[in-house]
Amino acid sequence: MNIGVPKEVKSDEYRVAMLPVGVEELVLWGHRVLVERTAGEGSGLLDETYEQAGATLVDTAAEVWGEADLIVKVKEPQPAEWPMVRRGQTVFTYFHFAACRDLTEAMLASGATSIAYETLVDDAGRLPLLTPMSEVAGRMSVQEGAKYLERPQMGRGILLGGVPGVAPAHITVLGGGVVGANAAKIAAGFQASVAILDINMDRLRYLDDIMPANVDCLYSDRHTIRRQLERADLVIGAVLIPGAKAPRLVEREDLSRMQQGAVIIDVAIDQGGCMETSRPTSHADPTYIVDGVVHYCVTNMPGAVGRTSTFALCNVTLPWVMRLATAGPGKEGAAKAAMASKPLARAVNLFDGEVTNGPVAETFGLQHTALFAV
Ligand SMILES: NC(=O)C1=CN([C@@H]2O[C@H](COP(=O)(O)OP(=O)(O)OC[C@H]3O[C@@H](n4cnc5c(N)ncnc54)[C@H](O)[C@@H]3O)[C@@H](O)[C@H]2O)C=CC1
Ligand SMILES: CC(=O)C(=O)O
Repeated sequence: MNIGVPKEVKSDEYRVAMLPVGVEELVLWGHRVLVERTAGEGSGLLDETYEQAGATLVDTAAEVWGEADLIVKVKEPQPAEWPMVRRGQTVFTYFHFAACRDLTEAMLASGATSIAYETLVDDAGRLPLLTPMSEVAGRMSVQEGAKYLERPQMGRGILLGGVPGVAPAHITVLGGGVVGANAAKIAAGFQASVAILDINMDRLRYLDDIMPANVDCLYSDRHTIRRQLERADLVIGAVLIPGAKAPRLVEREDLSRMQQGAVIIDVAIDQGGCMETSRPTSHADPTYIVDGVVHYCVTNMPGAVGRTSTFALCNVTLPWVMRLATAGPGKEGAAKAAMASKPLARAVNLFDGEVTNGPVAETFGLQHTALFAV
C-alpha cells in the first residue's frame, strides 16, 4: 500500500506523523512510504534519515496526497489541503470534527474515510491516541499559565509558588482526566494551591489517593465552579465528552467574578472550548483579553514542543497505521481493518460520505449511519 506523510501546514505545527523507525517497519512489510521533504524538520528529523529508513521523498504535498492510499497526519486537514483529499483514500489524524462544521462538510464531500485519533477508544474506555498529547498539553498548560500570569504578559503578576510570607497562586483545573491530572501534578510541584474538579466520582477518588496534599479533588457543579472562579489566578479547561462539543462550564457573566489579570488556559478548545468566551488562537498570537481575563486557547499546544510530542505521538500511532496498511487500500481496506478491531471501528468518524460517529452527527444535526450499516 502507498502510505503518505505530508508536512504539517497548521500554523506553528512542528510535529510530524511518522518517525523514521515507522517508515522502516512499514517498508519491511512491503509498503511504500511517501514523505514530503522537510516534513520532519520541525522535530529535528532530517530527510536523509527518512531516506535511509526506506522512505520515498517527494517535493510537494500534492504528490503525497495524489499517490497515497492512506494519509497519516497530525492535525486536521487545513483548507488548503481539502481539495487534495479524494474518495477511496483513508485519512488518519486528529480531526476534532465537532469543533468545525466546514471541516466536517469538506471531508464528507470528499468521500474519504476519516479515522480520528481522538475517538479511538480501547476496550477499557481509554483514549490511547489522545493520551500522550493530553499529557503534553496538561503539563504545558501550567508553564503557559505561569508565563501569562506575569505582568508584562498582561497577567496579575503572580508567582505560582509564592514565597515565604506570601500565598501561592490558586489554580483551578476543570476536568480530572489526562490533561487535568497532568496539569494538577505539575502545578502541585510548583507549590501552587490546586483544585481539580470532575463529575466522575471514581476518578475523583483515584485522584484524591494519588495527588499531593496541595491538591483538592472537588465535585464539579455550578456552585463549586463559581466559587473557584472567584479565587483562581489560573483556570485550566480540561473537560471532554469524546467526539462531542466540549460542555460549556463558564459563561461570559461568570468572568465578572474573576480577578482582573487572572488567566484561562482552555485546553479543551480543540473540541470547541469549555468557556463561552473561548475562541481558537495560535502559537503566533496565543492570547486575548475578555473582561480583564487573559484567555489562551491554542488548538495545537503540543505542536510547540514538536520533538517531544512527535516521539510521544508516533510511539502510539504506529501499531494502528500498521493495521490499516495490512488491511489494504480503499474503503474496503478501511472497513476490513475496522471490522477486525473495535477501537478502530470507534475511530471511524466519516465513511463513504456518511457520518459514522454519533456525537459528530448530533453536533451538526446530520444523519448518523452505523459503520457496518453503510
Ligand atoms: N489544545 C490542545 O492542544 C490539546 C487539547 N486536548 C484536549 O483536552 C481535552 C481533555 O482531554 P483529556 O484530558 O485527554 O480527556 P479525558 O477524557 O482524559 O478527561 C476529560 C475529563 O473531563 C471530565 N468531564 C466531563 N464533563 C465534565 C464536567 N461537566 N465537569 C467536570 N468534568 C467533566 C470527564 O469525567 C473526564 O475525567 C480534550 O478536548 C482534548 O482533545 C488534548 C491535547 C492537546
Ligand atoms: C490533541 C490534539 O489535537 C493535538 O495534540 O494537537
